[in-house]
Amino acid sequence: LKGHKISFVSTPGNLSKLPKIPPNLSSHMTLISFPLPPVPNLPDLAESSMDITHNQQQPLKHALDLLRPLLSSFLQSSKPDWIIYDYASHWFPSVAAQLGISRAFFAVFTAACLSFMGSPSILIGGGGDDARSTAEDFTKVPSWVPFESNMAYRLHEITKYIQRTDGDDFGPPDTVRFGVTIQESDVVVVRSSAEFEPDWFDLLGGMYEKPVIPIGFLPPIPEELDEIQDDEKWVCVRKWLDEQRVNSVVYVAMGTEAHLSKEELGELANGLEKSGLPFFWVLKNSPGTSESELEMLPDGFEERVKGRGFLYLGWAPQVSILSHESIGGFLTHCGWNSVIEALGLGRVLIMLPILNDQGLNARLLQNKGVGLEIPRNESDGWFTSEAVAESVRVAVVEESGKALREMAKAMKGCFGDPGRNGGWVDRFASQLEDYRHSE
Ligand SMILES: O=c1ccn([C@@H]2O[C@H](COP(=O)(O)OP(=O)(O)O[C@H]3O[C@H](CO)[C@@H](O)[C@H](O)[C@H]3O)[C@@H](O)[C@H]2O)c(=O)[nH]1
Repeated sequence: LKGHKISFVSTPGNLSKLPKIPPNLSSHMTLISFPLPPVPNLPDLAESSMDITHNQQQPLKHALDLLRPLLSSFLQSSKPDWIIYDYASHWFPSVAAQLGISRAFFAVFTAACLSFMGSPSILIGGGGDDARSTAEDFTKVPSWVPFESNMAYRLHEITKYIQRTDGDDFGPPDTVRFGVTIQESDVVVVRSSAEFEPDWFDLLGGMYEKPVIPIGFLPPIPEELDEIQDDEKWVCVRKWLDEQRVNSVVYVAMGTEAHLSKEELGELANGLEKSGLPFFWVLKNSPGTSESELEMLPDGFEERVKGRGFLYLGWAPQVSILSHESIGGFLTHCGWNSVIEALGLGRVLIMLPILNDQGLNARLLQNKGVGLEIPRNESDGWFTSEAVAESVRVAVVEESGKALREMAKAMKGCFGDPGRNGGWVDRFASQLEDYRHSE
């Protein structure tokens, strides 16, 4: 608590999912709700990327664009010193600039991923010889990376991403939203630390030609976990976890946006079965399909793994599960929140990146030696159940994975330490003072 007054602006459904504001902060923080206007191709009540399919993402951003007049009047009347925003509302910084308000883009991606994406001019559409248009272009390490690196997508990770979808005519593509947001901001704040990615932070500062501020990893707050201690679902999950051996369970979860096909779910299921290890698998209801992931699993699977595999459909208490001593490794899509939560607890990673930044995160983390990627076909992303079983066993139990486990454990200090991460937040707060526009 540094005495700042904060207005947190979002939509009603998203605000309702936030944890309770602790009493000592409640007088400093106000939640401001703006419902999204209806737009074609966006289901009613859809407010976040997890409520919709991959090809409804652009209509969601279009609905956000339509909030511009309301949010502009809100800024005008509240006149904050700083406004902090994500990339989707790329028009926000220029509105704020006209009102003399200082502007920070808060990037929930690694410095390595942002560096790979490129400078604002490349993102907006210039870039000359460096311009990228085909999927293959994204499988090469960019020419502006001056050091030895393998930071590039695999073909299957990028193909879906650059496909045009029906909603694309509603507004600019994400690359333009990113480029404009970065260009029009006074500073860029990155949820990572300069100790973890020193080279990438150096590169990014030069590329953006403006201050790039690491805010640390913002690890989960232990007091928030206490809120669920009596929750009925958690009591049942904890009972099962308590019965397992220490460091033996593979936690399997793919975040909120990544969806596997029925065939991929089947292969993953067979791989977990073949690994012989206990596992806890979080499955989702997929927007746009009538079948849940649980219903898509191979016939008889649930029966065959009964007792050894816990299949959980719905929103799981991920951080509490990862914190349990029975967890031996995390089979993850490499969403940055999941990675931070896992490494903050020293859990080794078994990586199956699907979309967005996930492939780049997997490259970075494999290079750091904190986990291993499940081998896949480069072009269509296919993986076999044998590859799943082998990767899981190496990461969690085999002697050959010992160094990975030790390296992941060592990351606790960097990702999870409250003092160290609090230091990054303190530096961020004082930099906001330094870079604030003078009246
Ligand atoms: O049943 C669930 C499912 C998710 N979570 C939490 O939800 C978050 C999921 O975040 P993440 O692991 O980053 O996955 P996505 O939601 O898929 O993340 C999107 O956003 C990330 C950046 O914020 C990107 O790195 C990803 O690629 C992008 O898909 C984590 O905090 C999880 O603990 C739960 O608690 N329970």
